[in-house]
Amino acid sequence: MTVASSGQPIAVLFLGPEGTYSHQAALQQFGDQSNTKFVATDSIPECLERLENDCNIDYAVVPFENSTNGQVIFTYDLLRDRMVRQSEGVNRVVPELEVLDEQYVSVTHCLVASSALDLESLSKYKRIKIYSHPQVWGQVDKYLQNLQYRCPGTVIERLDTPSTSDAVKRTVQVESQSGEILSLAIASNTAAKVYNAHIIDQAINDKQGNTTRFLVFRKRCATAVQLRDSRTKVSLLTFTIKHDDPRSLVDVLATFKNYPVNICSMSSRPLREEPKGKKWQYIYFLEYYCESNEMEWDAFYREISGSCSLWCLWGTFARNGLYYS
Ligand SMILES: O=C(O)C(=O)C[C@]1(C(=O)O)C=C[C@@H](O)C=C1
Repeated sequence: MTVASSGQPIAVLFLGPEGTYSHQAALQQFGDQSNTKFVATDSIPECLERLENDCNIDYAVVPFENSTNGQVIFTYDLLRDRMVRQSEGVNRVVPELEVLDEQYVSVTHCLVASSALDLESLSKYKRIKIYSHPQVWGQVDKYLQNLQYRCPGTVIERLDTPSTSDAVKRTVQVESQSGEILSLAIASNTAAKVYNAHIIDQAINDKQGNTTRFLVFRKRCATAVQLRDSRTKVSLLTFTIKHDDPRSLVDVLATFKNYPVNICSMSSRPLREEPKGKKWQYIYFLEYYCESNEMEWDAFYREISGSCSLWCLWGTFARNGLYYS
């Protein structure tokens, strides 16, 4: 049994309700451990806020990126906001939360209805409301275009919900379906089962092998993270540059060239330090790994400190074997 430092069983937050892909990620990460309490939240921000503020919570599992649709911007922006908020007067921000692991969940979306329906009958409706999490639209765009093509006289609307499972919940609870308007959801078959809903089409994602990557957070503490067995240890670093120095971004990246470190991903989000900040300034997200035993980490981070305006190391964690599948 895994117990928290308080001696209590561990409590793990995920974007609920039950049946979301985040729930699957949390089960994949902690499910084989008895006495783990899985706690559903209403939103991704709530996962990190409660982890920071509720001493009864030990971990939070949040989506980070999808192989078809890219960044889960909600999570990226939560990291950005935390780095900026905790930065007062320092160059290196040590965040209150840290990443200790990653998980990969195979995401196979289904078209779900509250009752058994024939796909061919959809064209008879005047309006079809499709509910899902905003991150899903970019994973099923071609499918929905094709559906519209097959239902030329139907207005097909996309409606955002806090999660895919919540979309199914709304669809089954929605005002009684009139003859002209139909409500559907896009979610996993697990979510459909949870709400006794009907799958009317499956594997509707545009790309087979569609996968979402999740990060596992805990409160930063003195105890070292226990890394799963893996040769590759990945670090996640966020930074801002000295915006008025035209060489600044290159200077940061040059540090990586001087050490045996491989950058495996780089992306950015608007810095959005309104109202005092300028437009068109960015926070960068870098992931990198080092397989050398000769790495001089102190010197490396000293150089990073010198070239970045602000930076934050969110954690170093073992590459999950599912990354390669
Ligand atoms: O809505 C869910 O089921 C979630 O767990 C969220 C989420 C995401 O934000 O990326 C997770 C995986 C899928 O890519 C779609 C939605």
